[in-house]
Amino acid sequence: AELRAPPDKIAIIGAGIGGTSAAYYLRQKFGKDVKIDLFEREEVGGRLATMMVQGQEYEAGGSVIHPLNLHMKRFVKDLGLSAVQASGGLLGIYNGETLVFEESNWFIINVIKLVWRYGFQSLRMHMWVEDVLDKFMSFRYWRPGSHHYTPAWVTEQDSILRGKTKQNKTCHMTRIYRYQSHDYAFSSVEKLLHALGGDDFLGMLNRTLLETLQKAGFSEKFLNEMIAPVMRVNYGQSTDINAFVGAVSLSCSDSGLWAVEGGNKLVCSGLLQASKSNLISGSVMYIEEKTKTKYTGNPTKMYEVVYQIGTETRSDFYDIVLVATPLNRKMSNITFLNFDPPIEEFHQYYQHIVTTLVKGELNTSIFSSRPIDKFGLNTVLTTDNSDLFINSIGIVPSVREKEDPEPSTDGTYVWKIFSQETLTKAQILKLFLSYDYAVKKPWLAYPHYKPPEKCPSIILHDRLYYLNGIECAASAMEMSAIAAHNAALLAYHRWNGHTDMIDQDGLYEKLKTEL
Ligand SMILES: Cc1cc2nc3c(=O)[nH]c(=O)nc-3n(C[C@H](O)[C@H](O)[C@H](O)COP(=O)(O)OP(=O)(O)OC[C@H]3O[C@@H](n4cnc5c(N)ncnc54)[C@H](O)[C@@H]3O)c2cc1C
Ligand SMILES: CC(C)=CCC/C(C)=C/CC/C(C)=C/CSC[C@H](N)C(=O)O
Repeated sequence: AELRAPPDKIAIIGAGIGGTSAAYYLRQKFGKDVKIDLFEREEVGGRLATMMVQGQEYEAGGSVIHPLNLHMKRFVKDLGLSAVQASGGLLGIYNGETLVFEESNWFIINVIKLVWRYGFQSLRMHMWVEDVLDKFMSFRYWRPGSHHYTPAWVTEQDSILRGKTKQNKTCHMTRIYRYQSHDYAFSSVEKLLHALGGDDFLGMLNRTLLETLQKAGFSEKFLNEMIAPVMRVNYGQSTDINAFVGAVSLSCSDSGLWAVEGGNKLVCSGLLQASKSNLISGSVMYIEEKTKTKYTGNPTKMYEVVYQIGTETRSDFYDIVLVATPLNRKMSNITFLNFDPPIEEFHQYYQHIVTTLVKGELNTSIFSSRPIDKFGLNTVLTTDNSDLFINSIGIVPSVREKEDPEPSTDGTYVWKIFSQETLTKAQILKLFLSYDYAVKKPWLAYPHYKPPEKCPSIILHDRLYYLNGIECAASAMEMSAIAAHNAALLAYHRWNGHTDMIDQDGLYEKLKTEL
């Protein structure tokens, strides 16, 4: 198809993983001559950030990446960064009185403990998550060259029996990535999800995880003791979240989670540099559509982006604008002038979560009557009714450590605590026998999930795109990267009038025969 001359200037608002990966993909699509300005009012990285504890950096926001998150994997490779293992250590679940589950070092003991307490529900839960992830991120069970499908339970049993993780399977052909690598774009989050998983996926946005798993026959005990604590640590809510984000959250219990050596935010600064974008350290206040006469002499509709650097107000004109930050008053406070973007809810409520890092000796007697040297757990999750003031507590390695932290000689470790509210000194003193240092960071972390979810539009206006609507399905680094790639493709196709590359039906079948 014939291409129109590329745009002169593109603005991206927000230099988190969404904005910086959008810059990277826009550069790939529109070429080297387009000027890309990236506005950031705080730090490059956004919700990927570190905190210092006694000279070492620790992840304070987005910390773990799933092995099937291929955009993140690709960025790390292209930018010459390294991955480190992110999961490890033994997990316990505390219900306010006792540890209802304690992981053991022995795989077989864990299987016996789980089967004893919950029957085969844990295995069935893994299968359910795998099914969702396979639809989302892979061409399910299809082995190249064989035209042969393997049912989920076979591969699952197979990997359990052989001690393999599912990413060792031979049959992964990526699905969302395949659509995107063939340049297909979607004009709404719903259409994107529908293309991946049909009506099932859309249904998952409208039902709670609780309803979904109850219907699938999971017991109250399993939901309260195993599922709710995972939702609390990951999304600061319980099983009342939508079933899609529930599945994403449960995928954190897969093996092979990883992080970027030196800090996940290095991906953002790397993408910013690789995309040769211009960082403007300012806060965007208004976006207004105006008609401007370009150097060609033609009157052209453009967006004027008005921003503030310190006390100074400046502005510039752009052909295309991408908004890569949640649009609400507390998080971005951007006003649109001369047009009404189709977003009903500008006050979408984001969950308040506090990350606290404490270097100290845990008061293990809160959780267990065992002697302190026999405690052995690295992470404790809590149930909804635990009445404890924390969602979770766990030992964390610094961003430079390649393995789990070495056993400490003095009993002190760096612990990461997630809580709904800022911890008081008295609460920290209850959790720790003694501590050397504590540092905290409050977040508006991710949407407060309340199905049925209606995702905000991606197209806010003619050439104005919004990335963070995808968070209503699930908030994660990879979700922002997927939204960024999609928005870059959408902007490119709409600029060039390639309507056949947008919202195509039947891509699964079409691309299957194209291999
Ligand atoms: C505590 C916590 C733990 C998490 N853990 C994980 C995890 O383990 N794994 C995972 O995958 N995800 C995790 N997440 C979610 C993940 O971090 C986010 O989904 C992701 O980082 C969002 O990236 P983003 O670029 O879309 O938004 P953001 O990172 O929020 O970026 C938006 C940027 O826009 C800037 N901005 C806002 N308004 C303006 C304005 N008016 N002008 C200029 N700049 C503006 C902001 O300063 C910000 O830097 C976690 C999040 C939190 C908070
Ligand atoms: C997008 C898909 C399919 C998978 C991503 C799975 C993933 C890594 C989700 C992360 C969810 C999240 C918001 C976790 C927050 S807490 C993470 C961790 N437990 C910590 O201690 O920081």
